[in-house]
Amino acid sequence: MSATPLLELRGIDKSFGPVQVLRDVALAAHAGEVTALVGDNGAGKSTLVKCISGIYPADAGEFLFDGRPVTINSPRDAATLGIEVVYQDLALCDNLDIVQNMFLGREKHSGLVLDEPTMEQMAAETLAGLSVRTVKSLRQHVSSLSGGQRQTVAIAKAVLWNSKLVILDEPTAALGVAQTAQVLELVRRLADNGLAVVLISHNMNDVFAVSDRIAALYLGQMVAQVKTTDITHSQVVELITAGRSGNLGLTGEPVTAGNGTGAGPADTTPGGVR
Ligand SMILES: Nc1ncnc2c1ncn2[C@@H]1O[C@H](COP(=O)(O)OP(=O)(O)OP(=O)(O)O)[C@@H](O)[C@H]1O
Repeated sequence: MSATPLLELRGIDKSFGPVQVLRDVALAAHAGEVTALVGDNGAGKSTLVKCISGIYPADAGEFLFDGRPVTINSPRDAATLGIEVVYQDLALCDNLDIVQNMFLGREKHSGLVLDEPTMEQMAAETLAGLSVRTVKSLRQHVSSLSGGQRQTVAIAKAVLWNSKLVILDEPTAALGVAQTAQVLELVRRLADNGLAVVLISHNMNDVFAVSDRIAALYLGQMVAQVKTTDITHSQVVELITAGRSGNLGLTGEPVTAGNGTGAGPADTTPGGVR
């Protein structure tokens, strides 16, 4: 893991009218790591992801990518940087096959016609690169796939575009035990292949199974970002439900760009939060 986060946010504010949803939020996502973004319903996780992906402009704050300040004003800006989001509803088209879904809106052409062989090859290489063997034919309609296979296709679609940071919104929410395990393996593989992964999850088993760091949002404030090995299930639950964890030595003060120690603004170790 490099010391400089691939993506670093500092001081992000976002309001909708009079309602402030994000307040001075810091977050760091490192290449080769899975960062779990946790928080209760309404804590601001989706809003933060929409700011990162250019859907909502942040009202204030800084974005650094590979250590350089960047502006993300649109989904195109995010895509250009290599940021892809896989949403919970997947946005796959049932009546199209796997290749068509993976290239939807970004089809390859050969002259005036679609370059099917190239798209098929790229899709196959991407799935092979992720060691995905559960899909029988790239030409089967997505409607015939299981929930886990659909999630796999959606994730493969996100990594097809030279992405560097993949954000996964509750990828196992609708899955059974075996399929959850498969998808978590895939999430781990993304990070092992060098991507930075941000995983939104309400499922503590998933979070502890796959993440390297845990970032906890509470009422729009980042109350901790800690190594997964430095925190317990119950401490994470305390952070999610109360915004603090006495046992962890966290006082409930939010993680901001100003209060990190040594390793970086949002890279807070237990006790490192003021
Ligand atoms: N477009 C919007 N206009 C006004 N308020 C919004 C809008 N989007 C989100 N909010 C409010 O912002 C707060 C944070 O919502 P957000 O969806 O980001 O939370 P979340 O952590 O993703 O929750 P969940 O886990 O339920 O998806 C909520 O109080 C929500 O009502």
